[in-house]
Amino acid sequence: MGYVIQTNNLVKQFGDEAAVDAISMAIPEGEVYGFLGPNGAGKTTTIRMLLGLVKPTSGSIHIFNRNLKKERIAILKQVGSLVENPSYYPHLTAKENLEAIRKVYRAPKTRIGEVLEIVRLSDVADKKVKEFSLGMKQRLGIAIALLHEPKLLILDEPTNGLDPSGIIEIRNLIKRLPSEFGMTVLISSHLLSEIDQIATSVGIISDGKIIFQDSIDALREHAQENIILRVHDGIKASQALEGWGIKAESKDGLLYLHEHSDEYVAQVIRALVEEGIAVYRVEEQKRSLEDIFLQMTKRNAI
Ligand SMILES: Nc1ncnc2c1ncn2[C@@H]1O[C@H](COP(=O)(O)OP(=O)(O)OP(=O)(O)O)[C@@H](O)[C@H]1O
Repeated sequence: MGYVIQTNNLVKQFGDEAAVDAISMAIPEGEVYGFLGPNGAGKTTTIRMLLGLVKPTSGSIHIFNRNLKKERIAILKQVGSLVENPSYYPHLTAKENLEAIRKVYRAPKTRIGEVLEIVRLSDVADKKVKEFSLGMKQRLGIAIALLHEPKLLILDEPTNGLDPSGIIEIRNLIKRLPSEFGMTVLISSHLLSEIDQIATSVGIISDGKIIFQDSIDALREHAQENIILRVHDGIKASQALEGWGIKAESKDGLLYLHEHSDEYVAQVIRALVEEGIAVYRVEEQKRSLEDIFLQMTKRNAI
């Protein structure tokens, strides 16, 4: 599988502080990559480096397997972005705003209708932008980013400040882009719930470092349940189980099992009964993705 974005030990230092601290990202083609991290983690700085707006202190960036430092203009011709609240001509219509920018890009006139259709703004194409809701303005921003038919779209917190229906519209729009247009999308957010519903792969950044990078399914696997046994004497139980080749951690009178298949749990209980250790309760504890994210992004948690 090819990677659309690859960074190698990318660093951005502001004075003594490393806002981005040696991150190596790998974003596979055709994915929606959720770039997740708490406020101040370094998402915007990373994105600005990817777009050639900020010069890295060290490290390298390859986009479409080409070095951004050497081929910046050629690469950025194929990248669309929405990084901060875009500015429009409020007294002009959506179509007129698009037309102004289309001329700069030298995109064909027919592209305006196409991008309005993609972001579902065709019905309000002739409405003045000052009458648009924030969600409509964000979609217009995405339409502008799509004018030159980029292969990669980079969006920095595009749902910030939107109401729930605005968020759903943006979410549905982004999800369609890879399958319908073969695009790769990088979207940043500080909300796991947001990324969970849009992304197919995830990079989690905390204090300028990537602390997790894999598919969303791999992240979900971390959310599997733990099996917890309440037993008479946790430490004794844990030692007794060792003799049966079973590893179980004992904490506060509870036993934590590392596997959770039915057969495994049955085997553990059988062993405990044989050892004469009373089992009071068997519980399932599910860690939510949110718990995992919070735990991962707590300073020095990993
Ligand atoms: N131009 C700058 N000069 C000095 N420090 C900066 C500059 N830009 C960003 N920083 C610092 O770098 C760190 C990372 O900021 P960044 O904006 O990249 O984080 P973020 O993850 O995008 O957060 P947010 O979601 O709040 O924008 C922060 O501590 C910020 O204060």
